[in-house]
Amino acid sequence: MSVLDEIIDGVRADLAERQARVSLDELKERVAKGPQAKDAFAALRGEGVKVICEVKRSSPSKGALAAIADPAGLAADYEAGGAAVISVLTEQRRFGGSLQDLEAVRARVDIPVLRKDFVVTSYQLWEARAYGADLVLLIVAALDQQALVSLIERAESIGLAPLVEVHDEDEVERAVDAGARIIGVNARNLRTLEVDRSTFERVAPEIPAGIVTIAESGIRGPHDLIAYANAGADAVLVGESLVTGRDPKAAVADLVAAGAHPALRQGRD
Ligand SMILES: O=P(O)(O)OC[C@@H](O)[C@@H](O)c1c[nH]c2ccccc12
Repeated sequence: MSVLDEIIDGVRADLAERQARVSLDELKERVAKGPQAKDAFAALRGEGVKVICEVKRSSPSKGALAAIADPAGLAADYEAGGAAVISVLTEQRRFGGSLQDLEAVRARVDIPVLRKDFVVTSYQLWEARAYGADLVLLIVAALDQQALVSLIERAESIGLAPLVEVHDEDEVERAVDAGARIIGVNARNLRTLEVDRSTFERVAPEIPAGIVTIAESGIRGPHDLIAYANAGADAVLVGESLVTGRDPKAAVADLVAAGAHPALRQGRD
């Protein structure tokens, strides 16, 4: 069994417990009473390379990364540094996250928030909205095509922007066929957990113009952002280097400054 399969087994077990506690109707009621989702497309488009900053305590490959006692405080630092979107890991077993982290971050920042988890059913989309997410991650490798299509449609119908994650050219084709308008290329292979930064330059050319293209994983600093931008990234998604660094706000500001450099505009649409 691959790491991805193992993670998803755990996600399904935790999901069953939550479903037994909170009905879908309760979630829907909460969504109806809550505010409208923020415009993720607007946040990710426009001048410069956008920076998506992640709240992540641990990972399957590295184990514990950072305690993050105050996820909302970290998110506020990211926002102050110029982040376009905050990504919040809500998977518990391997990443140490929760829906409470999502809720706390949502309450603190004004920019769009992404629920980063292993979504396999529409119940999780309602949860994402109920706890304040504006975007949701959908991992192509974790879903059959029918499920991918219906989760994209359902997410959009409830105001959530789907960020569809791919690892190779075939998955780009599946994402595009399924109607994805935001595609993230993850340099970390979810089966082997290895990061290969050349994945982006190989896979990104397969993504049609007009689709927001995000480079995910392995960004250590401005140098990696510039390399991804030159290979066509509209945005980058950064976790580990920010949560393990000494000054997340300054680190984000450095990335945003690199992404705003006029030379990067050449060749991007
Ligand atoms: O910590 P990094 O290497 O900066 O990577 C962030 C992000 O790309 C990574 O956390 C991630 C990308 N796709 C995922 C899917 C599930 C869990 C985690 C992820």
